[in-house]
Amino acid sequence: MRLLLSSQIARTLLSLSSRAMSSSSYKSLLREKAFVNGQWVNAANRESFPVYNPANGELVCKVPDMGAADATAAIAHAQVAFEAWRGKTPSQRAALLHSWERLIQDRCEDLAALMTLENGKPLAESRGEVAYGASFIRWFAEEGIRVTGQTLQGPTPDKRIFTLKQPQGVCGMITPWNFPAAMITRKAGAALAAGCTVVIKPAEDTPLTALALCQLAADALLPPGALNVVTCSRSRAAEVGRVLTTDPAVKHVSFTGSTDTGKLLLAQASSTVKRVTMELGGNAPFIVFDSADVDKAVAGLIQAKFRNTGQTCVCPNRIFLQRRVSQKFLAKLCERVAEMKVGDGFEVCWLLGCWGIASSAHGLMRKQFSTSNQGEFDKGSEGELHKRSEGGIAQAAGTQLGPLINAAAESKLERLLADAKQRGGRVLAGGQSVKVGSGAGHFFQPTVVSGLGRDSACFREEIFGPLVAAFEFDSEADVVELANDCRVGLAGYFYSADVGQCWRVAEQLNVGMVGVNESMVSSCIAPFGGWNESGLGSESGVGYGIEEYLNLKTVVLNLA
Ligand SMILES: NC(=O)c1ccc[n+]([C@@H]2O[C@H](COP(=O)([O-])OP(=O)(O)OC[C@H]3O[C@@H](n4cnc5c(N)ncnc54)[C@H](O)[C@@H]3O)[C@@H](O)[C@H]2O)c1
Ligand SMILES: O=CCCC(=O)O
Repeated sequence: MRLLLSSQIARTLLSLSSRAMSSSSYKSLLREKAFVNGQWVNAANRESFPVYNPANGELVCKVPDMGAADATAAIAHAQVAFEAWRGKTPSQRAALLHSWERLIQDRCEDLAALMTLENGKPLAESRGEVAYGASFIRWFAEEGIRVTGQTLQGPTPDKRIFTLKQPQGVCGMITPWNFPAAMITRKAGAALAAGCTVVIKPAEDTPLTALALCQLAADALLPPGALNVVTCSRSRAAEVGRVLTTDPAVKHVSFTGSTDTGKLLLAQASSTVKRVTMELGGNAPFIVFDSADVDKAVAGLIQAKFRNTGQTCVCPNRIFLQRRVSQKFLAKLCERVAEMKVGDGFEVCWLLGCWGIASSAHGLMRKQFSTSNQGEFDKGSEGELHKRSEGGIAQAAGTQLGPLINAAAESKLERLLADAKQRGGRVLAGGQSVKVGSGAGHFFQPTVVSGLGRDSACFREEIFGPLVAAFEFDSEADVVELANDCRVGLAGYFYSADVGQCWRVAEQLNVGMVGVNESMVSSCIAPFGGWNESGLGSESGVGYGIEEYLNLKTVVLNLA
């Protein structure tokens, strides 16, 4: 009887907490207009397009479906704003960026709810992304203050050479739906700190987080025109993208998204020889050597593979298991996978829900959240933000896997799975789509397939979903060759207890980022970028991220 009662109470609390989170907390930051020159504006054509909740297919709201004329106008405003913004001292810019970052952190709960609403990721992951996104603004505010040049003796005694670094101008940015906040702040934080102004076209699936960030930038008193967001539907993306990549006033195009789109934008940007930053698709190898700590490797795979329901560019894609450890690894992995909960991202466990309701009602949530790691890290330090941004899977006590972004993503998973089975792959866990609520969302079980070979589609393609594709190997040389048999090269991971092997393999993988006995390679501190068809340039890191938005100028001074 007592058990029945407490489970009923738990269910009521769960539904109350879910509803409380999903129905109201985001509304104060929901904006249904685009943001240009500090104003909330409609499209010149007065058209709009719908934004849906991927968990249930319900309409959230409509936002302006802008076209070429709107993009051109936004660039013109950003150009005017650039003259004033570049004239501020780095410290003045940093002060404004710090205010923006603080407001983002203060409104973490509202931003996270909005993000879960339009992207579907579990609330714990959305909170993590807000912290992660804020960390870039803070980081670049500080980077901007420390931009330095060189002083050199010239080739003759009467000459001195100096290098200056100056902001490039207006930057056009096109961003994806999978990290609706962080993919914007990693770019815009760097550009603004460098003295550039920006025009952003966010992904059509997730414009609301971008617009909420604009409201907070306005609240932080960033000057009008410094940060502009032009929203448009998928059918107008090419039109707006063409303006951002060809208008002569735009000096830099920064893109995060698929390799195919990146190639197209690169070609367009070449017409006016713009600077480019390209963060494109990946196909990360995740290697487990016989000497590895298997529990650690399984935990690492769970964290990296299922982040954002497997829809992350640095997600492990091809899992290479050395033959002796393979069965043990797969057995432990399947045990963990069987426990994972697929559902609406707003579903939190009743205890967390209770805490959420109580603490938000008393205005305590922010305090609780920001002091949770005290003693270990200072509030807002990179360490603390990183810890929070790692949240997600590990901290999610309710839903761990949200919906896929759309029907096309589900069809792709089904195609990859059918191909794997047809080539002799064995499905060890999952393998089905899941009906959640009304059934209008696209949910998929976490799935493990083993026994795959180089001929499988999972080897060649970026899976971008919760499907673990496992391959076996014999030797270090074999697996390095397999891992490098790929045209992209974003991230790679391996687990080994052999120090010599750690050095050798880290050096031999043809990727931009390597995790050695570690599955989280991203932070504002580490340079982020890919090799080969995974992209050009780096974001974040010491010097690298901000340098993308600075022009180098050489000054030769004759003393005679
Ligand atoms: N390397 C990274 O940092 C990184 C980060 C996140 C995602 N990604 C990659 O992004 C892909 C998933 O995102 P996606 O499916 O949304 O990618 P996508 O290339 O389809 O879309 C990304 C953005 O480009 C826009 N776009 C699409 N076609 C366009 C065109 N012709 N002109 C201008 N803009 C256009 C979209 O509207 C969206 O804003 C994956 O391949 C993933 O690996 C890479
Ligand atoms: O999806 C790509 C970005 C993820 C990250 O920054 O770690």
